[in-house]
Amino acid sequence: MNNPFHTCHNSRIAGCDFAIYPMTDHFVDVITTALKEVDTSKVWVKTTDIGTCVRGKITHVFDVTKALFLHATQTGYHVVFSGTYSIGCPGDSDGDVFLAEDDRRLNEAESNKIKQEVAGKFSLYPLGGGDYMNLIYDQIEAMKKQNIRVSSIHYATRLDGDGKDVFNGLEQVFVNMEHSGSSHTVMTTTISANSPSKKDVNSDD
Ligand SMILES: Cc1ncc(C[n+]2csc(CCO)c2C)c(N)n1
Repeated sequence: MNNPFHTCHNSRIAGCDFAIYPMTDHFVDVITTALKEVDTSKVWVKTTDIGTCVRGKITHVFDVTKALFLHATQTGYHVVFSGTYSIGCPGDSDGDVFLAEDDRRLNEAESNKIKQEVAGKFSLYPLGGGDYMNLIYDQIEAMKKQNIRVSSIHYATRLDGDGKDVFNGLEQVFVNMEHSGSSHTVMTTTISANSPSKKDVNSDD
């Protein structure tokens, strides 16, 4: 156990492939500043021209993605986060070594300072087989216990509320799926902040 090269993993590697889209001519600055200011040292990270992939423990994957988006929202620009979270994808190991990190979240204190209304949606895809619709319904019910507004839309569930609470809800769903024994879970989400549009562009309110 004293061998520094011995790693004991009792969690599975999770990941998120995402992009942040700032609706401004200054988009490069908004993205690069967020990536610079958020502490990503407990996750494997790779940024390309189309997005960023982070991998590691669930807690750090959510800590980092939440912090990056919330950081970008504080520019005041209309920014959108679009991401795919995945856990249990068979046969891929990039970033495994990051599972040895402890659970202390490096960006939680900064994220907690940010109050930002967001509108988003999520879709859950339990890929491990079995009773997938009930797994999804259970997690929509779990989401309703968070401090956010949850409503039905086609192919997804809409989420309105404070950004921290929305990300915490998504993380809770992901953890619940792990505890339910789902062997492979995928969750997609789109989250928007500072949009000049009305909530529902087809309604009169
Ligand atoms: C989180 C996140 N990572 C990467 C990109 C892709 N991207 C678009 S502009 C830019 C900066 C200049 O290269 C990069 C890396 C993104 N949109 N969001």
